[in-house]
Amino acid sequence: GAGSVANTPEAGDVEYLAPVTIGGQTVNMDFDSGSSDLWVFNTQLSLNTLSGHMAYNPAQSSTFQLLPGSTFSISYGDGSGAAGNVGTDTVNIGGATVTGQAIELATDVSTSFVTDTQSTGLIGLAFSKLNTVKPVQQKTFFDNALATLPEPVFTADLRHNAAGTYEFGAIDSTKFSGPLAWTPVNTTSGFWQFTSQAFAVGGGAPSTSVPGGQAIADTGTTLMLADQSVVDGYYSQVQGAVNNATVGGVTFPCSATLPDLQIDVGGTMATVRGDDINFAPVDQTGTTCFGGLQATTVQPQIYGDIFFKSNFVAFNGGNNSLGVAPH
Ligand SMILES: Cc1cc(CN)n(C)n1
Repeated sequence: GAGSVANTPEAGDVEYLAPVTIGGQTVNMDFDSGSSDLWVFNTQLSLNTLSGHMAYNPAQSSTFQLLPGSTFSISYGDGSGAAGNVGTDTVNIGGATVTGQAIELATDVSTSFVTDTQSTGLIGLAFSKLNTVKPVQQKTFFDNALATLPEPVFTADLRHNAAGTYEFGAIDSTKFSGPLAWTPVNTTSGFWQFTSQAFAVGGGAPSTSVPGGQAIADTGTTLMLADQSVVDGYYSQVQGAVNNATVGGVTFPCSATLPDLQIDVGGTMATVRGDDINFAPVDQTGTTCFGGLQATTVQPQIYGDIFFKSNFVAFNGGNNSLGVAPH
């Protein structure tokens, strides 16, 4: 059946956590449509590493089975990473249930995961071809659930500083306004990748020549990382915006009025509210603010939580498409 869970933004909307029940143990996890491993903090880790965290204890689960000889090792775009061994167990997310789901048990995690005590790990929702388990690659929760879901979809409803929803198997049309605009997804990269080759600022004339012109929908990335041409075009309309090497990106006066950004999603222009592009102050006085839109020099562009806060997104694993609508 379908499953629905509330998600909660961590401070500053840095990431969004939601409850996942693994072998009867409920832990909060970071749902990541930009990767394909389900890994958890667990009782193999040292007490120092586990300090402050929830942890999955396979010994307490009557349905856990080790996958002898299986290992995983994953690294993310922000330089963080985890590695360990693998078993299977029953996973229930708000009622959507999968038996025999690969549960990757970290024996090593990078510092940013240790300090992020509210997160017990990640649940990858990109395509299974990116899964890192060896010698036999494993499937994502969504892949395993597809055949049993009422509809082959999951949806992301992420909000600024407020609870939202992750839903599996149904599209709740009360969560967005107007029709969903559907775009085909190119699954070759293993990401939810689509064409994005135009943008406009504050309702101005669109530019239609974004180099590379590809983007991925990534709930596990905090910001929106776009081509330099988009970043330059947008912040040219923001008084006092500067590229601030010290903090590692574009900043502007927190008092600035930020225009909306219109961005192409497979031929339909989606709007990212200007307010959502004011990500966070960089100083104690709240004078200088860090932009939620920043540049990436690599393709594809990465549309993270900044994009999702203005747009409800449906991920259709039945026909490999994305549905987007304002919320
Ligand atoms: C832990 C983590 C996940 C992601 C996005 N896929 N990043 C950039 N970092």
